[in-house]
Amino acid sequence: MKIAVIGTGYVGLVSGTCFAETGNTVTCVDIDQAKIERLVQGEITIYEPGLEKMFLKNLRDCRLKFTTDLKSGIQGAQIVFLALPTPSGEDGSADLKYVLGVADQLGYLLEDYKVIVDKSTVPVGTADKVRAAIAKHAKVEFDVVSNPEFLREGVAVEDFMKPDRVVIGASSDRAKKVMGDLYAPFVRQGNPVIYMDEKSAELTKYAANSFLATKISFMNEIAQLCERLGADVDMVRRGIGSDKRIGKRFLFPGIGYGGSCFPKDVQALIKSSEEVNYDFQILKSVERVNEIQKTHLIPKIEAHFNHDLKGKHFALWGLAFKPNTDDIREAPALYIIQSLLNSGATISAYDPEAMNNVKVLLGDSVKYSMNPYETLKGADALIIATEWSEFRIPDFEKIEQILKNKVIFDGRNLYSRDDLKEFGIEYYSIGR
Ligand SMILES: NC(=O)c1ccc[n+]([C@@H]2O[C@H](COP(=O)([O-])OP(=O)(O)OC[C@H]3O[C@@H](n4cnc5c(N)ncnc54)[C@H](O)[C@@H]3O)[C@@H](O)[C@H]2O)c1
Ligand SMILES: O=c1ccn([C@@H]2O[C@H](COP(=O)(O)OP(=O)(O)O[C@H]3O[C@H](CO)[C@@H](O)[C@H](O)[C@H]3O)[C@@H](O)[C@H]2O)c(=O)[nH]1
Repeated sequence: MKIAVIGTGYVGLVSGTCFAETGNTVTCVDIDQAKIERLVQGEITIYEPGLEKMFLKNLRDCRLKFTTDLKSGIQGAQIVFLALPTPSGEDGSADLKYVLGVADQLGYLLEDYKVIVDKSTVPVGTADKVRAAIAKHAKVEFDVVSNPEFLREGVAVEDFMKPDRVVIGASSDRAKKVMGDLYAPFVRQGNPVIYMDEKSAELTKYAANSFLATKISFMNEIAQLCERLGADVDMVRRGIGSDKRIGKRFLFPGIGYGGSCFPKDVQALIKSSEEVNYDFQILKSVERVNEIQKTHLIPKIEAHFNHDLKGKHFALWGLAFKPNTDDIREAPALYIIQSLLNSGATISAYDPEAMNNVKVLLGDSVKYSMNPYETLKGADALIIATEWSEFRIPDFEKIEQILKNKVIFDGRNLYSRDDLKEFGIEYYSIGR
């Protein structure tokens, strides 16, 4: 099948590459000329395990193409995916200007029947708005379908190739058939395609992200309670996670959820609820708890240093919002950095993939190190903000030798207090 993907960000690039991998011819379109030039040259623009190899293979085999020209990009395509940004607007609602802007252009450009698919995360009712925007100028038949994306950064290729489910919101049988054919290779792997109406599909995406964010904030509150009552959140997590109704996953407390999705999608669902006069109380609390959690380590650090951080120097391990990605959007590490800098402290940071992105954002207000141990020189403490696997079993002897003050503040609960006691390192973590 011939398909077009508009937007070559995270979702566009991963889905375009994976659709090419399953035998389709895919043209990806983006307005960012520099990005398209890099992609055409075979330079991958995001770090995502497993993606580069698949990307290069399909580029070489001409199943994957890139252009800045929307008109030629959609030529001959049966399906046009919109993988465009839907950032938070000023009031927290999802800003649809990118999606509706492209929909408007598509109205002029369509020359034959196509299925236009919202892959972006969009509020309920957007499929109708996209349909209306295209219909204003379209001279041919078309259908609009909602097909939200559930991939996680860091495991995006696996999530895309073996999804738990594919949700398709479509009211036209013709569009359902086209989408069914596209996803047939995924169905053959035994994964369900769930058909529904467009509005339910749109809400399913927000409900999934909001539910997962709720699990995390709930566990972060249990962790707060553990610290006050002397319980161990790891034990509580294992105790409740083995109940199949609760499940083991997404119960890890930490320094709050970040990334490009949970913060904005929780906010957008609260806003959508307000628009229909519904006060989504649980979600408002989920958001409040997360705000507090992002800087939960700071009071511990302040108390340890008698509330005077001026002139203190900190080693920071981890900048990405989670491991296996270079994405720093809403990364909790950024909030920690800002708070420490505001208190007059200095920071040496290390991240295996995200340092270049942080350099662009923060310049040299932070010192960057080539490896984790280099950050420790002259540091008053080590702070851990991302659970990269290389931080999980470090050389504690080396840490003890290099750190000026033998103390670790761990926002991801990577170590056990007893292990660190052996090395004479003081240890603070979350909910333990
Ligand atoms: N990042 C994720 O893990 C993820 C997962 C599931 C769903 N989503 C949703 O998917 C959507 C896209 O997210 P993303 O992270 O891929 O976004 P992104 O910001 O990484 O990329 C969006 C791309 O769209 C391009 N673009 C903007 N306007 C354009 C236009 N008029 N024509 C062509 N290209 C244009 C930008 O240049 C950019 O390359 C969002 O709605 C997001 O919520 C994201
Ligand atoms: O037990 C957990 C699990 C996650 N997190 C944090 O939650 C955030 C989000 O993590 P994750 O969901 O793994 O990453 P994303 O790539 O943002 O993926 C989410 O957002 C995407 C965009 O909508 C969806 O497609 C995915 O299904 C959804 O998991 C990160 O800051 C994690 O550190 C925790 O604190 N504890």
